[in-house]
Amino acid sequence: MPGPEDDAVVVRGLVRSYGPLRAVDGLDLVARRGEITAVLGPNGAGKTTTVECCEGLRRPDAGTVRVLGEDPHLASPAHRARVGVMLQDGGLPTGARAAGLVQHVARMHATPVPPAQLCADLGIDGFARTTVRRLSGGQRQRVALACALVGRPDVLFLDEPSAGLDPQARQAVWSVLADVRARGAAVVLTTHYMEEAERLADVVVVVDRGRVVGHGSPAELTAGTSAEQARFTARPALDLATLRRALDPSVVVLEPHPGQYVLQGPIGPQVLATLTSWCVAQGVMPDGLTVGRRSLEDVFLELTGRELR
Ligand SMILES: Nc1ncnc2c1ncn2[C@@H]1O[C@H](COP(=O)(O)OP(=O)(O)OP(=O)(O)O)[C@@H](O)[C@H]1O
Repeated sequence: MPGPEDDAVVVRGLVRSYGPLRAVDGLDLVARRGEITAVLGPNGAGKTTTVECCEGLRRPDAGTVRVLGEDPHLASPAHRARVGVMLQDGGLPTGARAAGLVQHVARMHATPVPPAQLCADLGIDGFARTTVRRLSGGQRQRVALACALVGRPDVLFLDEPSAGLDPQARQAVWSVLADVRARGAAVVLTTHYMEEAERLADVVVVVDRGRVVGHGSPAELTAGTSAEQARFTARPALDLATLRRALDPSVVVLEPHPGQYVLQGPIGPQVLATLTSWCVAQGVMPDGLTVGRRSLEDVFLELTGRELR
């Protein structure tokens, strides 16, 4: 069982405003060693501000932040060397060459990961001698990640590490982060990719309007008695009243978007038999019929609402 000694990052009652805007409004978060903690939230929810307070880049207005037991704003250079940071915009010097930059950062640390190994793992070798200003966005992301990782940090903060990466690069990043977790580091990352959180995170923290609105492992967040659902697509505006009458009332039938149908509730073989018989009567094929739990994206939208920000 993890204990308090495993808590690498502890945030309590964090408040941070920009003028009249309370960007972070009483946020609590704990990230443990040997775990990946994913912070999810709509645009402007306060994720970056929270991570920047943890990195010591912003001072909280109220609340406490402890990283490896210290206030990151007052931390010593020795403490800072144990913390890896990857900022959202990379923040890399544009005149440096990709591999040279990773080697340069490595020289600042006592026991770095061999830069050549990191460059191979993250596919930097292909553009090793290109200057940062000539790299694509995804290539810069990988160099920024390598710089954050090369010092073998005990805590790693990554703001949208796989934004803009192609599928191959994303898989490589996930694999490297899984290795970092396996050696016992605490990883805190923000992401808009539900798949990334679902596949990689041990703990998901959903933030909205500067507060935590959901917390747990991906399995915990997507579980629950009403978790099962069947989905399919067919022509819009089918006669759902007859389907509802044929099904047990505990099954809710919805057409959330034209032609997209969802059944929520206890979905067993009998429900599927009733559904497919009804489809025969309607003369439609239930395209893409799937049965399963709610996805993390469903839970995210339930917790944070569907309106655009
Ligand atoms: N330097 C700043 N000055 C003024 N307002 C800011 C500043 N930085 C962030 N904000 C505002 O604070 C709120 C939270 O921003 P933050 O960047 O923390 O959100 P986020 O969850 O990381 O968003 P995104 O997913 O879009 O990156 C937003 O409304 C943003 O406009």
